[in-house]
Amino acid sequence: MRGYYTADEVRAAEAPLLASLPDGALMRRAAHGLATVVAAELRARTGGVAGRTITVLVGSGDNGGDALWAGAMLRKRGVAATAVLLKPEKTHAAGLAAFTAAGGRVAAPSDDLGLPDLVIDGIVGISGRGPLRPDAAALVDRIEAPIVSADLPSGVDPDTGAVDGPAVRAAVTVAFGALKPVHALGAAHCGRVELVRIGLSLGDVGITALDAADVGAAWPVPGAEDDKYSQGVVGVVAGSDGYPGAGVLCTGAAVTATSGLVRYAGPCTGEVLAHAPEVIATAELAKAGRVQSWVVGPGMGTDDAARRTLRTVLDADVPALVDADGLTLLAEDPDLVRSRTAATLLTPHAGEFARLTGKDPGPDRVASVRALAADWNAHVLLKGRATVIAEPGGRVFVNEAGGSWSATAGAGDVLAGIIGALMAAGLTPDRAAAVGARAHSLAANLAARGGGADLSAGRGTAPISAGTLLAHLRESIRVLRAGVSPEEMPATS
Ligand SMILES: NC(=O)C1=CN([C@@H]2O[C@H](COP(=O)(O)OP(=O)(O)OC[C@H]3O[C@@H](n4cnc5c(N)ncnc54)[C@H](O)[C@@H]3O)[C@@H](O)[C@H]2O)[C@@H](O)CC1
Ligand SMILES: [K+]
Repeated sequence: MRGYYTADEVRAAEAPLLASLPDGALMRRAAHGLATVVAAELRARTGGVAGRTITVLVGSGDNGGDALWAGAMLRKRGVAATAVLLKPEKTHAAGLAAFTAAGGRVAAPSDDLGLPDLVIDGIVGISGRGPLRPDAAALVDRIEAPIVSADLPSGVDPDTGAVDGPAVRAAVTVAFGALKPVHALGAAHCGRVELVRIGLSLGDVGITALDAADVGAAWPVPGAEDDKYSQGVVGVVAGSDGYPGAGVLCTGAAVTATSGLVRYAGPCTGEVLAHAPEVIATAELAKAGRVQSWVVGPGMGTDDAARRTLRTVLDADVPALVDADGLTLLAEDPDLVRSRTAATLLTPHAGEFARLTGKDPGPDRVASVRALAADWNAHVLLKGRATVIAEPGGRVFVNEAGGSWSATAGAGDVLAGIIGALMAAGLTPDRAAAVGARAHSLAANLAARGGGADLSAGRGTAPISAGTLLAHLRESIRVLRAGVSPEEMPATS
């Protein structure tokens, strides 16, 4: 499990170390980690370190200090380094002294910067707020070389990952001491993220991500004493005459995600059974039989019959996942959820979130999801490249997909089926959502690569459909159960 610590939490963890260590020691630890990553990156990209050139972008805070110290360390390895000072009068004095003493050159933003092999972004770190200011934005705009960001890509909000104007797009980000929310929520600007430990003792954390090993260990598989009922039965209410595919994809995902039994209630029994003959299907909800969780909503429509069906499903005292059309109906009647005693999981995308709450998730997606979960007393999964999941008490999981391949029609129906099956198996809705989201995003990445558990292989990628995502779900579960680290998975888009 990985924690993501806010700027305030990091500052609190740094305080005792700053008090007990010699002046500048913590910064030099961070800088050493940064220099090590930059050297490895230079070697990987150019075949060596000595004789290569870097430009260091230096802002007015300690982030600039980190970058200057790293520049000084790289000078000692024979790297030609130029520091561009955005605020010369406020530059970190000790860092600048070390940099120039090591033979680093100092330049102004208006100077010709040539064509360095790499650029270090030390413009702002955890105290940065808002987009890059115009002088920094103009400088970054001129850069063509790959950028390694110190701590986080400047211009991206550390705590929310929000980008509200010019910001650095890094190839690599070297996080100091702890991952911050930006590293998951602003992943597209971070590139590959490397964590350098500097000895912080970190406390409880509000935002976590599950690693492959956590997901693999949580995945329900049949035990020695199990039968098809004891593993949890999931019921799916999805699809309509106009949208039979939602029923097919949702039940198909539930069938694939766990062993045991899937029931289907709705008008698409023929289509569902043609794709998954192991499903017990009925056109009448009243005849569906007992389940341990319900999935309701994908492609079901929003007419009066759908409204009655939703009400009947939510009347049942078992955990329920509400998605898609079900959410549109709920927007008019939140009490259907608030009055439940069993747990409810809502799985909106941004547009559905706005329907439920009257406003977009906005830049602080974690706060918005927490607020909806608390207000409706429900678990909430907000879809996106970084999927954010909250339970009513405020605990948050985030799943950074490592790409955007699952932005395809029907992928949400598959996600709902996976998570519903995990809920039937007894996982709490937020944990089922986090576990399911990880398997879903990995299946999408595998599908884009055409399969193959060797995720590091330099294979090409191709667009996928929800059907191919579903076809790779079993392989994804296998990879996760083998404990393969998702960090080994290269970004796929
Ligand atoms: N405190 C410590 O001992 C350590 C701090 N470390 C580094 O220090 C960083 C935090 O340093 P600071 O708190 O000094 O602040 P930062 O370096 O994050 O930046 C703050 C400065 O940037 C300016 N600024 C804010 N937003 C801006 C924007 N959008 N565009 C341009 N300038 C902007 C502010 O006016 C302020 O002067 C961490 O991210 C990390 O890189 C590391 O060296 C580890 C140890
Ligand atoms: K930075």
